[in-house]
Amino acid sequence: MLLENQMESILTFDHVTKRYGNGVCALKDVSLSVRPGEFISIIGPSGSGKSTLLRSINKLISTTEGNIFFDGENVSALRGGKLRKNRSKIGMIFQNYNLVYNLSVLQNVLHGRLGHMSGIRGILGLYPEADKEKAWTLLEEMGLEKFGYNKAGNLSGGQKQRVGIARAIIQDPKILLCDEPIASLDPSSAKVIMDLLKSTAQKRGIPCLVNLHQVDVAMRYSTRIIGLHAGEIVFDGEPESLSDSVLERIYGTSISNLVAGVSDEKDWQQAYAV
Ligand SMILES: Nc1ncnc2c1ncn2[C@@H]1O[C@H](COP(=O)(O)OP(=O)(O)OP(=O)(O)O)[C@@H](O)[C@H]1O
Repeated sequence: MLLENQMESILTFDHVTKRYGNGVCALKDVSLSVRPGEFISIIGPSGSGKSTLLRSINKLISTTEGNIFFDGENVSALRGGKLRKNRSKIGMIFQNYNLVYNLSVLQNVLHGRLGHMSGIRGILGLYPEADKEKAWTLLEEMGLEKFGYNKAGNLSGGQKQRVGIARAIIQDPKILLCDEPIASLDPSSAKVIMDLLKSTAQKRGIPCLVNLHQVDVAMRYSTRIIGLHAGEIVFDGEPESLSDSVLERIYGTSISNLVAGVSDEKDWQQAYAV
C-alpha cells in the first residue's frame, strides 16, 4: 500500500532535515507524500518551518539530510539546467506577489512562460502567439481581462495576487506552492483568492501546497492539513480530524491562548462575506 502511494505521488519528502548555519533545525525528519489533486494547507506557529519546507521543494533552500523527490527526480541532487527545468514545473505564489510593477499585467503573466523558452527569445520577450492567447484566457478566468495593458503596480492587492495565480498556471506546473497567499489581503479579497486557487488547481488536477496562518481557512479549503511544530510534523490528516487538542499540539499552547478562530459556518460567512 505504501509503495502504491509513493508510486502515484508527485512529491515525496523522505526523512528530510534542514539545519541552518546558525544551528537552528527548521525541519526535523520530515516525511510526506503529495498526490495529484490534493489541496494541502501547512499550518503552524511562526518559525515552525512552513516556508523552509516549501522552499526546499524548488531548492531555494538546500536540505541537510534526507531526500526530496519531485516528478521522478531527486531534487537534492539537481544542479544547473536540470534544476532550472525542474523549477519550471513548479508554480510559486507569494505573499507579496513578486510582480514586476512597471510592466503590464499581461507581461507579468507571460513571465510564467520564461522557463519554457530559449534564453534569447525570453530576453527579447518574443512569446509565441499561443502563449499570448493563453495569457488572455487566464486573465479572463481571473476576471482581469480589462486590466491586461495596465501596469501591474496600479492593481489592488487582491488583483495582484490574481495575476500571480495566472502567472503560475501559465507555466503548466505539476505543483503549486503558495507561501501565505492571503496574508496581505482583507477577508473578502482573501476569499476570492482562495476560491480561485482551489478552483483553478482542482480543475487542472494540480496539487497545491499552501502555507497558512488562518486555521479556519485551512479547514474550509483543504483536502488535507499538515501541522508543523518546531520543524516536526505533528499532524497530517483530514480537516475534520483537527481537534482542539491537535491544535494545541501544533501551536504549543492552550486553545484559550489562541486568537479565536472563526469556528462555525455563520461566523465564517460574516467574516468572509460569502
Ligand atoms: N536563512 C536562515 N538562517 C538561519 N535561520 C533561519 C533562516 N531561515 C529561517 N530560519 C529559522 O528557521 C526556523 C523556521 O523558519 P521558517 O521561516 O521556515 O518558519 P515559518 O513557519 O515559515 O515562519 P513564519 O510563519 O513566521 O513565516 C525559524 O527558527 C527561523 O528563524
